[in-house]
This record gives sequence, structure tokens and C-alpha cells, in this order.
Amino acid sequence: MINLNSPTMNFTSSTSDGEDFISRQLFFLKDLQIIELFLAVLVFVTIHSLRQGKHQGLPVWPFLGMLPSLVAGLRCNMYEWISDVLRRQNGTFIFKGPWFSSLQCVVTSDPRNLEHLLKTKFSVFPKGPYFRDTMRDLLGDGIFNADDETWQRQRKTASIEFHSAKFRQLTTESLLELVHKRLLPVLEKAMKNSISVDLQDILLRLTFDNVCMIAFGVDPGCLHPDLPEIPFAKAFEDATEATVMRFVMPTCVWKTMKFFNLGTEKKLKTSIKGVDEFAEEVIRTRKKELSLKEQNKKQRSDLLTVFMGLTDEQGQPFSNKFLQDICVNFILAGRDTSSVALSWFFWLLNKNPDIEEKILSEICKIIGERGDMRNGDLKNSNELIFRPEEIKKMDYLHASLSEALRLYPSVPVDHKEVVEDDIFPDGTVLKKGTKVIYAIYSMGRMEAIWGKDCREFKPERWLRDGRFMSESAYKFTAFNGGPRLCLGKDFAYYQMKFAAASIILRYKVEVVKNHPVAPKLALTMYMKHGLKVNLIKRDESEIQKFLKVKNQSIN
Ligand code: HEM
Repeated sequence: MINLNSPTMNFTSSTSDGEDFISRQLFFLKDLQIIELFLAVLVFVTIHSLRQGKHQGLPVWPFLGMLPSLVAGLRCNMYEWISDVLRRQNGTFIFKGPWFSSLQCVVTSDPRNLEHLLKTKFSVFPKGPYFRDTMRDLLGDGIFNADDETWQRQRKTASIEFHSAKFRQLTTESLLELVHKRLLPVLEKAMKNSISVDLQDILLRLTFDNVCMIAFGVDPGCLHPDLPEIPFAKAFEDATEATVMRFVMPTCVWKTMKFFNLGTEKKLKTSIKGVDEFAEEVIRTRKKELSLKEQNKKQRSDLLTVFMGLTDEQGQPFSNKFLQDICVNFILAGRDTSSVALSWFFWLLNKNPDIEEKILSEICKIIGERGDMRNGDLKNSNELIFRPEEIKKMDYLHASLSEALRLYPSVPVDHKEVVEDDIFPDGTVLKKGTKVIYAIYSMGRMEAIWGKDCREFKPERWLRDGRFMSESAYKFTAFNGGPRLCLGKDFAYYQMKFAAASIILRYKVEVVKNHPVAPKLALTMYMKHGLKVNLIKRDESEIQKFLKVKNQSIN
């Protein structure tokens, strides 16, 4: 009989307890070793990734590449974040995205590379299939989204039109009407009622009405005193916002969302429908108008009418869809760019009142040269309308707008794709299919390009003996360069100078105290929270003071 209490049994049981204990200890030790090993690998990977960051600009993590740094960058000011990396990497770095994404690209701010890709090797760096695919739903085959023949044909026609006297007359007349009949009354009303207004919103309405008149010959009436919501304008804005989202997600993700009509893709579909309906209606009406003999004599000179009179390679009139693409592209090109540039300009002026004073002094000096104003007597500045030749003479204002665009370019980054293996002048090797981002915002903040004072707002850097001197398009890339240089550059300067001078002569634009100012992540560099301002009527005596100062130097 076994005595359960026998010492032998006790011994046996204590032995198995001991074994359990030892095996538990061993397991624990194994666990510890696994944890230690895991920690060692983690430390090694971290040190390796961070070390790579020293050479490559950012830490490179297994599988994720540089994505964690990008996510951190997106949470602060993305453009400043890119500029910091570029500064550390002497102007060019290779962004390594996660292995499952399409985010791999070369980012550069080196003017030598810019000249190479925009001019010298233009044909090797088209917009490319990735960009065209991502933008196709909104821009179709319009000029912004086209390469090769399709682009060349539109560029040639639009270029002839943009340089024609008839077109220049249309743009100056429509601008004059919009500034004097809409913009100034809206600002005057706000000033009289002492209410703050979002200047960015007002300027967007101004340029939207203007570009619709130029592209379609149709006035959408956005800048009405009640500031109404225009369905077409709203649809257009929503469509651009939803399109941008495609650039920050892997292609397969937005394509799946599009297939199932989800999230931003659902919003994009609805808003594009709104844009298309408006454009279709305009084209239908114009076709009807042109088919009537009497109306033919009306001689419209907007872009839509010009393209309607042309034919494709087969001698056929352009399809409605293609005409629609042309108009939508011109609206995108001409609307946001000038208005956001003016918004940053007025914000910078508010921080630099001495520069505002110099602009006012220049304006007064120029109008003081009018025959009827030689004695320095301006009866009522409210009535004054600037003449085109006066706008041309405003060199200091031109320099100040260029300086604002250098620091806050309306298109902060742009994109190309390499279609043949190549090497940048700085030695970066480019394989066929590589995406290239050129960081226009960062270029304005590089000491190597603009000197130690590159972050300061200094219009004087653009002047020689008081005259405006332009810079190389590969150093100042706000308007792009080479064969795809902005077609509307001259018109944009005229529009910005006319609107800015008309406002500055009448009002001091004061940004509301503590109004938050930050750039928005979008195709164009909007101010994220708009620009809330108060308008203070300029004292006539202030203008008289400048009018009476003869031969005052502005430098
Ligand atoms: C401050 C104002 C403006 C700025 C900063 C600006 C900037 C630019 C930039 C950077 C591009 C190159 C975009 C690209 O290819 O990805 C461009 C192209 C273009 N811009 Fe402007 N733009 C301005 C105003 C305008 C205006 C008012 C119009 C016309 C009404 C216009 C018409 C165009 C057109 C048609 C193109 C396409 C050129 C091509 O691809 O051949 N722009 N602009």
C-alpha cells in the first residue's frame, strides 16, 4: 500500500515541483531572451534607420520607408517640413515610400535640376501617366493634364489667343468692370458697416467671375454684394479638394473607393457632375447662339468661342467633352492662383507697413503725373480708375507681388514623370518611371538661391535703379518655366496690380488680431482659415501728402 504521506512520495512530489519550477524558470529565461533579442533587433533597426536618415535626409524604416516622417510632416506645416529636409540634403532627396505604395519620388529645389527638367530635357519629363490618371476625372484632356500632341495643340491656340489685342481688351474691360462695380462696393459696404470680411473669399469670387468671363464668356455673378453661394463655384471647389486627396493615398485605395463610390470619391463624383452640368449648358447655349446668323455678328472673343471655331486633326469640330475640358482647365489655372497670391500679399503688407507706404507713395506719384493732377489735387480718390499704362509703370508694386509669390507661390509643388533613364545635373540618377516633385515653396527659402535674408519680405531685391528686374524662371519658378511657362503670367500681374492698387489707394487692410494664418494642403496654396480683415478708409490727407511730394524716391 502506498503511503501517500511517505517521505518518498513527498520527495517525488517535491522533485516534480522543482522540475516545474526549473522549466518555468527556463521558459521565463527563454521569454526574456526573446524579448531581449526583439529589443536588440529593434534598437539595431532604429539606429540603422536613423543613421540612414543622416545620409538620406529622413529615417528609412523596414516596409514603411519614410512614411512615418511624412505622416509627422503632414501634421505640421508640410511645406516647411519638405524645405528642412531639402536644406539638409543640399537641394535634392529621394523619398522612399512604403513598399506597397506609389509614393516613391525624387524631390528637388535645385535650380540646375529645374532648368534641366523644365527646358533642356523637356521631352524626358512630361506630366506622365500617374498625374494624368489621378487628375483625369476633373481635368480630362485639358491643357493642365495633357502631354505631347494634345498639349501642343491647346498651347498653340491658347497662346495666339492670349497674345491677341482682342483678348487683351476683353480681359482689361472685364477686370475694370469687376473691380469698380463689384469688388470696391463690397469692400465699401464692409467698411461702412464696420464688419470684418474674409478677403481671400472675396478675391476668389473676383477671379472666378473674371476667368469665367474670359473662358466661357459667361458671368456667374459670385461677387454680388450678398456674396451668394454659386453651385458651380462650390462644385468646382469640392472637386479640386477631393482630387487632391488622391495624391496622398495609394492608387489602389482611391480606385477601390471610386469603384464602391465611397468617401472622397463619392464627393468627387457628385461635384464633377455639378461642374459638367454647368459647362454642358454653356456649350449648348453658345452653339445655338453661333448657329443664329444675327448673333454671329456679335463677335465674342472668349476662349470657348475661339476653340469652337477650330477643328481636330481629322478636320472635325471638337467634341463637347473636349471643349468642356478646355474651359474647366482654364478656370482652374486662372481662378485660385491670382487670388491666393493677393491674399498672402495683403497679409505680408500688414506685417510690413513701411512697404505698404512705399507702394502707396508709388501709386500717388504715378497718378500725380496725370495732366489734370499736376498741382497735386485729387478731388476724390474713390472715383479714380487706373489706366493700363499707369499699371505698367508700378515697378515697386510689381516687385512686392513677385516677392510675395517667391515666399508664398500659388502652386507650392509641381510634378513630372521620367520617361527615359536620365541623370540630373546634381548627379541624382533617375530611372524611367520615377516621379519628380519640384518644391517651388522651398526654392524661395533657400539661402543658396536667395542669400541669408531669403526669409525676409524685401521687394528691393527685385529692383535695379528703381526698375523691376525679372529673375531666371528656374530660380523663381512660381510661374513654371520652359515650354510650359504659365500662359497667363502677364494677365495675372495686370489683374493683381490693378486690384491691389485700387484697394490700397482707398483702404488700409488690417488683418484681424490673432487671426490664424497657415497654408492649406491643396493644389493651390490657399490660406487654411481664409484672411479675416477690417477695412479702414484712407484719409484723403494721407493721399494728398504723397501727391504733393514731388520726385520722391521709393528706394
Ligand atoms: C499669380 C497667378 C498665377 C500663377 C502663380 C500661375 C502659375 C502657374 C504654374 C506654376 C503653371 C504650371 C502648372 C503645371 O504645368 O503644372 C501654370 C500654368 C498655366 N497657367 Fe498660370 N498662374 C497664374 C495665373 C494664371 C492665369 C490668370 C491664367 C489664365 C487665365 C493662367 C493660365 C495658365 C495656363 C493655361 C497654364 C498651362 C500652361 C501649359 O501647361 O502649357 N495662369 N501657371
